[in-house]
Amino acid sequence: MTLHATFPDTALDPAPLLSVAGVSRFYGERIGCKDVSFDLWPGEVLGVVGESGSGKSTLLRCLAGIDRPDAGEVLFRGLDTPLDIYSVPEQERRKLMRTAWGIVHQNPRDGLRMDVSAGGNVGERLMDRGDRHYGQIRERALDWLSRVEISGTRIDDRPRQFSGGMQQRLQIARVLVSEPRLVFMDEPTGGLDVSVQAKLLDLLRVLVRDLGLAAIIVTHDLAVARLLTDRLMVMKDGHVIEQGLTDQVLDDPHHAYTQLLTSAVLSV
Ligand SMILES: Nc1ncnc2c1ncn2[C@@H]1O[C@H](COP(=O)(O)OP(=O)(O)OP(=O)(O)O)[C@@H](O)[C@H]1O
Repeated sequence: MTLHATFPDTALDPAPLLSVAGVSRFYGERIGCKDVSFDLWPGEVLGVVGESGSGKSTLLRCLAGIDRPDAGEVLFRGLDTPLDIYSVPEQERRKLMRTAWGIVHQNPRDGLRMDVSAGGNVGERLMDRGDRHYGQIRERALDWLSRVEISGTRIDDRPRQFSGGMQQRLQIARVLVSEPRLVFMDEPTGGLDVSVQAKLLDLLRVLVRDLGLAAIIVTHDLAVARLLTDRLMVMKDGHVIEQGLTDQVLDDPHHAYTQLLTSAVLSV
């Protein structure tokens, strides 16, 4: 089986990119997430919102191949043949995570190699998918550094020489350079100053749109959800209690809990 992504015209693609059915994860007696099902279409950006402890990160970890759910199925159709990600050996799942999809962690240190140069961090993903030409790898790394607004003069610097915002942008370049079909983001702007957050959000919005990326974004920040996502899933106590188009859910929430969430924010 090849793990290289194919890139069909998303407008003509009739099948969901990811089909999630009955995913549940428990921590002993405690519910992490329970019976979550949805389809994600090519190019679609889905937000997962809810208060702290509602199960957002647990769900994301199950979907992204990091933690095996106790029940349910995650079917990825971005390859030549559909793949039930938990029925393949760990090694194949890991390869998938490094090639056809990407994960942007809240803390850039979890997604970067801190002892490797900025250029190496970006180039490594290209080597993972089989690129071998050093000159071309460096050129693409430079291109991606400039796309995330990091000067090419910093290509040999280590991430620890960068600010928090720059580290996050470097992590995004590392993830996107290999042209993933699907990206998972866990609070991508969390932990950053408000002005840095705004700049990063703008960058993410442009990249997601230009690349036609499908993405699942976990956030507790409804303004982030408003800006980046097409569709929203609201979680409470591990369950999805409401889902729909982002504007509809935020402007006309049906569930009392969603009404509470949206009314708690003055401007989203
Ligand atoms: N490793 C773990 N061991 C035991 N319980 C856990 C573990 N991780 C999460 N939980 C529990 O699972 C539930 C969902 O937690 P989760 O971290 O997924 O929520 P969240 O919505 O992502 O919260 P936050 O926004 O604070 O990150 C919570 O009750 C939490 O205490």
